[in-house]
This record gives sequence, C-alpha cells and structure tokens, in this order.
Amino acid sequence: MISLARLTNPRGSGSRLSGALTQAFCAVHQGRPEVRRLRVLVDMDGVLADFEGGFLQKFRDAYPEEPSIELQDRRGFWVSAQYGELHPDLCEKAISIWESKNFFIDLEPIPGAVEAVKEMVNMKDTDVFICTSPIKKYNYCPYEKYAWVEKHFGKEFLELMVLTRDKTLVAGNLLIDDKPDISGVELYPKWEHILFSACHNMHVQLRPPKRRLHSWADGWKTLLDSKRQ
Ligand SMILES: Cc1cn([C@H]2C[C@H](OP(=O)(O)O)[C@@H](CO)O2)c(=O)[nH]c1=O
Ligand SMILES: [Mg+2]
Repeated sequence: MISLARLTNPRGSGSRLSGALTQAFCAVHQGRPEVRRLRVLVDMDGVLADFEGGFLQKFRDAYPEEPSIELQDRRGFWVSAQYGELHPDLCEKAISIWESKNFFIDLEPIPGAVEAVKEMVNMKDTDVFICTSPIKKYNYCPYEKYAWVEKHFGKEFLELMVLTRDKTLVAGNLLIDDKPDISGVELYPKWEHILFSACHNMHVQLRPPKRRLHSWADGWKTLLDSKRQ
C-alpha cells in the first residue's frame, strides 16, 4: 500500500507537513477522535517583512529632492495615497519603488518575526501558512516573495506559501495581517482577522471584538491558545 505521506509528498521532503496529514489519516482509521488543529495564516508585508521601512529608505535614495513621510506620520494603508496627497506626482513615484527589481527581496524582517514563525510551525496541533498578496506588476514581486521566504526561513518554508489577491478565499482560524480592512468575494471568511500593528494603522480604532497583535513580542502564543478548542 502506498503511504499517504508518499502520496502527498512524493519526494519525501517537508516531512512535518505530510506528518500532520498522516496523523489525521491514522487517527480516523483507528477510530480515535481527530485532534482539532489550529490553522494560522500569517501575512508577509508589514508582519514578516518591513515594507514601510524598506519603502522609505528606497524612496529617499531614489528621490532625494522630494519630500517624504516619516514612519510615525504615516496614516492609511496605501503608501501611494498619502504620498499623492503631498503632491500628485509622488503617487507614481511611490509606486515606482515597489515595482522595482529587488524591492521585495531587500526588505528587512520585522523584529522577532522569523523566530516567532519558526517556533509556531513546530507547535503541537498547529499549521502555519504565509498568506500574501502579490502586486499586479508581476515581473519581480512573486519571485522575490518566494526568494525572501527561502532566504530568511529556509527552503522547507516554501511549502507554506499562499499567494492570493483575495485572502477571504483562504480558510484558517486566524489571519494575522496589518491591513485594517480585508475584503473579497467571500463575505464570511473562516478566519478571525488579528490586526498586526504597523505605523500606518496605529491610530485605527478597532471595533470590539476585533483584536490586535502589537508586535511579535506581544503574546502571540496566548492569542493562538485563545482559538484552540
Ligand atoms: C501598495 C502597497 C502594498 N503593500 C503590500 C501589501 C501586500 O502584501 P502582503 O499581503 O504580504 O501584506 C503587497 C501587495 O499589495 O504589498 C503595502 O503593505 N502597502 C502598500 O501601500
Ligand atoms: Mg501586509
């Protein structure tokens, strides 16, 4: 009989991932109740990778004569919208930064992110996916997002990547994301959105029961435990 692990993972790599599936398969076969696993979707830009810091540095390097916005003065999710309010030309100039080669791969990790996610994937009864939206100018961004994950986490984490422009389609218990409003075709996403604090969303008042994770030094394990059955 071909094992489930082999079927799901013919090369035999990523054993932790296929191990979870095998466990569930065996539990059902042996009449044991299946353990409810917690599925955590972790956003990339603004949660794992410092989009805002990387942008500001590259914008200033590219356009030293132009005004720029200190991180503590950022308001609103879309960088180009706030730059466009300074001067209409700055909207296009801002966009040119993240559409450039090496923008996404050069981003620094958010403090504590790599350590936290590495710990999270090894937690019992926990599945983690990196859920990120690529920009529509696809020349560099999707490739660099994969390359960034390989660079900071290692090849085996590529298995955890979910690239989608619509995160409402992805099922999970938690979505940790810095974007205050996440919408899409699914009106009732499966996940609870946890707003990850970032310079652009610090001043957003959350309507209860919506919750924040202030940083990776905040109690993310307590947060995960609050969703376990
Ligand atoms: C244009 C823009 C993109 N992004 C990020 C969000 C998406 O990544 P992520 O889903 O990993 O957070 C990606 C494409 O929009 O770039 C910002 O964070 N701010 C912006 O102003
Ligand atoms: Mg984000």
